[in-house]
Amino acid sequence: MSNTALTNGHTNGINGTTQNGVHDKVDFDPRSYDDLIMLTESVRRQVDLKEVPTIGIICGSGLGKIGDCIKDAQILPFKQIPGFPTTHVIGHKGNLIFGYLGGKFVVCLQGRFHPYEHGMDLALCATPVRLMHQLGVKNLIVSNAAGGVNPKFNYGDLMLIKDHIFMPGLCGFSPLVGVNDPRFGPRFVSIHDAYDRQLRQLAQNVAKDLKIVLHEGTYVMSGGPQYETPAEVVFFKTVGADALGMSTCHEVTVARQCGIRVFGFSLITNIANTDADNSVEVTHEEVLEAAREAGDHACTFVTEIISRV
Ligand SMILES: O=P(O)(O)O[C@@H]1C[C@H](O)[C@@H](CO)O1
Ligand code: HPA
Repeated sequence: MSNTALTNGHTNGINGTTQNGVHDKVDFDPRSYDDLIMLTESVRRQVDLKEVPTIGIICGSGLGKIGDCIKDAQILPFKQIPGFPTTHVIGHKGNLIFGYLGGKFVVCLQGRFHPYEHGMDLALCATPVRLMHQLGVKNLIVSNAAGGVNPKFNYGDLMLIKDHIFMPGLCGFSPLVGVNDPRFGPRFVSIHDAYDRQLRQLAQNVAKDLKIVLHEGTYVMSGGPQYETPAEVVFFKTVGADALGMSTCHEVTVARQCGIRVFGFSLITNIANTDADNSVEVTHEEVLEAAREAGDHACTFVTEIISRV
């Protein structure tokens, strides 16, 4: 079957009506388990789930190519998913894709929600992970574009995420804040083993076989959307950062709450500057350009990892 965009009308079941396959604005509560079940049912109705997708993928900025590599793809635009906001960040297409990658049936978020986008809260940003869990995902591959802080990193390198520092989460902006329905998972979650050691080892083996440069390090998520000042870069470097970004940690936190194993990697799209007297401008365009250049590379890497999971 060729790639299919699913454009049929649907009934969303969450206080909304159907109009040309696009849901009206619905009153979705990201902390309501019942709303999540209705959202999941809507997705199930719109796709032909040939198998249980046990592997989930989240594409970072400009890394949508990974989604384009999926075979027999069924493409569900976010606007057809009741409760899903629309992503407005350039480089995030806004599709949920089902199909085959590395010989496995996968579900892929081709575009993600960032806390700095309009009307977001962290629980809403992480709702796709809860949806994936409902659909049967056991292993999640998260990717992002990030600024390199570790002096050994070069533009275009990949960094396997070994651990993270979730700045918004440390300041009380966690997806787990607020009412917690125990059906989502425990109230208090231990994030001591966020990035699965076995999956990291597997990725190292894949990188070696494919002759891909793969560093390992700590990813820091700040709230964005502004990039860091040189002093902030120095601060993050001092506390152990290897790469800086604006996403991922909220998704990983929710994944761990519901018991999903996580593998994460960053594409180094720019080198973060530490010298205010030698200022270097960072732009989203250069981030996207770096991601575009690395698209095939990232796709091969992810495909090979999936085939060995
Ligand atoms: O979705 P990711 O984390 O890959 O996006 C990065 C962080 C910002 O959203 C944007 C900045 O260029 O790219
Ligand atoms: N900082 C934060 N987020 C980013 C960067 C950066 O330098 N590059 C890509 N996303």
